[in-house]
Amino acid sequence: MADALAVHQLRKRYGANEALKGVDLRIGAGELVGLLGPNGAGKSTLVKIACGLVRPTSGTVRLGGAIGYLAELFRFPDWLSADELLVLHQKLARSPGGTGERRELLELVGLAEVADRRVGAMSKGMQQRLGIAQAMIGDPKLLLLDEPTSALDPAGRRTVRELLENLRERGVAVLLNSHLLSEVELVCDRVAIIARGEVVAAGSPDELSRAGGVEVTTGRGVRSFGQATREEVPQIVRELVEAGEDVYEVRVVRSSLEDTYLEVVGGK
Ligand SMILES: Nc1ncnc2c1ncn2[C@@H]1O[C@H](COP(=O)(O)OP(=O)(O)OP(=O)(O)O)[C@@H](O)[C@H]1O
Repeated sequence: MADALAVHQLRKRYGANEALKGVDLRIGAGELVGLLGPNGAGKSTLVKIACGLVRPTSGTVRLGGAIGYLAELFRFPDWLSADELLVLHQKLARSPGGTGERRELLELVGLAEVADRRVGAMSKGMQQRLGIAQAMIGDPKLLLLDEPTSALDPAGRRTVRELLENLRERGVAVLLNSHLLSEVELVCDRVAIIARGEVVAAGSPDELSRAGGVEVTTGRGVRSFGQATREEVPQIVRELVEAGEDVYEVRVVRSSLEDTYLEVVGGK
């Protein structure tokens, strides 16, 4: 299947300020990619170029199909019902989906029961899910989501996380712009960290959070093996047991995505 997004050597110059300095990024069909980076790194510029709102200075962007977008600070008219809001966006997107598309999307985001409730009477979490339904109008192959969970409580975050996983099963790719690293770590297939207009690290959350040794709790306390890897755990445990120690717990320590992030963006 074609990539949902393929960005090649993308550059954007605002006067003397080079916001993007040759960015390469691929998002496969149905892939969930987290875009991380400090304020001013170039994330919004990249997203705006992908949407066609900003023209690149050079480089190419290829899209695998339609894209849907949900801004961080969106505000829907309070007086519209969930269903009416989707009607409005069907018109704006010129989607021929009609009632069937609206029903399916409200079901997808768990709002089918409250299709007639006004936006003003919905919780933030419900509005966020409605926002995702809105972005899904017209059957996009890629969703660009800006901080979709930043205003939500833990339960709301989990619901949106489950929704994103659901989208992956439908083959919809997502580029998730977020500052919540733990969230990105939980849900994303791949992460790209952007700083000063360049991709400074990319890979799966696992690849980006490196091994940080092994800790073993024995009857005599916690023993740290700073350089050890998961593969060495059986040998370590065998040696401790042979030396007469009781082993209660073994923990493979990993540096977090946050550690890697701070290292590559120069925050440490
Ligand atoms: N319209 C513009 N005119 C001039 N400079 C701009 C414009 N838009 C962005 N920039 C500059 O380009 C750089 C990248 O900005 P961008 O908004 O893409 O960063 P960001 O990673 O999205 O930041 P944030 O996390 O704060 O949203 C910044 O130095 C910014 O000042």
